[in-house]
Amino acid sequence: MAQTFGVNLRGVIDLLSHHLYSSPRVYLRELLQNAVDAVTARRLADPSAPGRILIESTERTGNGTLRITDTGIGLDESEVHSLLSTLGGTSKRDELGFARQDFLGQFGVGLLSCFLVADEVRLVSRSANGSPAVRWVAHGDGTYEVEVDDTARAEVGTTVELVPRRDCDHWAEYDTVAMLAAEFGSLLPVEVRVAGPNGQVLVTEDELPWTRRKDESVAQHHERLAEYCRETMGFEPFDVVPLEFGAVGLTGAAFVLPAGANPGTRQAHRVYLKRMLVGTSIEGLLPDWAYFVRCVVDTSALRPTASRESLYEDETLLAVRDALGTRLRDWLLRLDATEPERAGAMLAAHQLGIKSVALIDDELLRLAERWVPFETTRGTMPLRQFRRGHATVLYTPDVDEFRQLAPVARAQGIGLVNAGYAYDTELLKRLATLDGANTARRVEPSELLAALGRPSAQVAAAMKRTMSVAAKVLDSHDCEPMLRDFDPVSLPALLVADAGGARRRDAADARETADPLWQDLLGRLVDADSGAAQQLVLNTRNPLVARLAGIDDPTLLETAVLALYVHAVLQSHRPLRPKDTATLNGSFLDLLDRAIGD
Ligand SMILES: Nc1ncnc2c1ncn2[C@@H]1O[C@H](COP(=O)(O)OP(=O)(O)OP(=O)(O)O)[C@@H](O)[C@H]1O
Repeated sequence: MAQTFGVNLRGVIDLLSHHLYSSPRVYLRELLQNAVDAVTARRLADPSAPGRILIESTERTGNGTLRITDTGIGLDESEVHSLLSTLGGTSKRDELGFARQDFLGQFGVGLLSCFLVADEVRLVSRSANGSPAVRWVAHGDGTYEVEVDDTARAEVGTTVELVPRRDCDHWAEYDTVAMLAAEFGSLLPVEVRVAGPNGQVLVTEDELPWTRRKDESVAQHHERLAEYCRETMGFEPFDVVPLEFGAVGLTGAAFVLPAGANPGTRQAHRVYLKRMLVGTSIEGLLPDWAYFVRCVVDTSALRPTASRESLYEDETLLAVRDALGTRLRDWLLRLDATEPERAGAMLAAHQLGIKSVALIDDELLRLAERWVPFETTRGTMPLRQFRRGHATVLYTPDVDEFRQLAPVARAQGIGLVNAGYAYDTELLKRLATLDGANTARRVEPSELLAALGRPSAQVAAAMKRTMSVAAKVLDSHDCEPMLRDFDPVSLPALLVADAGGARRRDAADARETADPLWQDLLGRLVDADSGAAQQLVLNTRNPLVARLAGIDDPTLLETAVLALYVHAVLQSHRPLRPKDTATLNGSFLDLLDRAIGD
């Protein structure tokens, strides 16, 4: 025989309070939602039916209860059983189980949230279908009583009364109730009032705050939106973008953050669904790249999750996200066409997001090229400007490598771009795909070496002994010395490691600590390539290097070469290996010792 599941209400309430809703405060939202839906349902049959909701706090009722009264469709006795007293029972789905568009609710669990703050929930209702009025009293232990009492209520509509739990009195007091009602319900399409010790307050507004008024100019509308942003979102917007997408019944506004937005911060949008607040920190409404934009929107098409505290990730949300992204992109392009200076400032401030989307959007790639500043050997400038002086953009894909090579490149008149930050290299590659392979190319350090002058035969001869000592002491660092004559004069030595060399060095490092099996494998990798992993390029133009030739004391010469080597390692910003640190300590203390003398 088929059996029916029993439901342990206490367990379900526990589940709701600890795992579904983030706070008991949602109880008021659920009550408001039911009242609005009841009014909507009644008006579907009778458009002239009254639409009023009154919330009375404990100060007003005087008997310790919170009361909410609506002029909605009401319930008869059988509906009280099948809808109110059945978990998952709802009148807001169609025969096929789909949520009906007109209503806020859909899951048939919302009323249970009252038990987050109440021990007992009482309801008195008169249905619009002419049935006699009913009373319903439900307890937190899962029991309820129903009684038909035609004298209980004369008007069509429903009154719900909560008897707060002992520790939950404050949830039913005026200050809290008025605050929650305004937060969740200020934009609801039905008049909502809250009654407290000093009379009633209307919490609903006539119009959506972001809708353009008939008598308002575009500029005035923008100023009012900026004012809304200051008050509600708490920042001065760089710009405001009105939003309207009829297809998904969405209206609202996007506010562009001023400079300084952190790409890592979560998106936090203010979202209303059918004019009821879902939340103020809703994520996922915009594409990731638009992290510098905050929105306020009201929509009828998106679906809430069961807690109503976030949006359900479905096809519609994807479409909305796409549409909003396109809107922002078009706004950016228009800003560039009409107010280029402002567009430049905006793109420089939020470059990370723009760069990420420029990788897949050619028009935004052009914007990024024109406005996003890059660090170059000719100063900080957008790529477009740099390209005017350089047919091919030479770049380093690594910030440290740029720092190391830039002074040398600059001195040789070679233009170099630092493409070491997020998306830079991909962006340059994309430019090369669009504008031709010669547009941008990664520069190899060895390439730069080729541009450096060779010392005269005389200087080379004078440095011969120095070079052989250097070759000996640097060998254990997998480094070979080299003489070049280059600017800047102030730079004594440059450490150059090519990609292959760096790989070999890493493998050599790993071999020292690896187990025997790996040691063998890594050894083969290390030996596969000939030559040292790095080169210490000594600058014969530098006076200190020139004086190395005159050092007679062989130990001092060795220490001086090692000191130049670790100095170059430090300059390259490469992490120090244990061997480098030991060399740094040894050479520093030795030189200090000699400097202080006996
Ligand atoms: N004030 C009211 N007036 C008339 N009917 C009501 C009222 N409150 C609740 N109901 C009925 O009780 C049913 C269950 O309400 P409940 O709040 O638990 O779920 P819901 O509103 O249907 O969905 P959700 O869980 O999404 O809120 C509703 O579908 C509605 O038919």
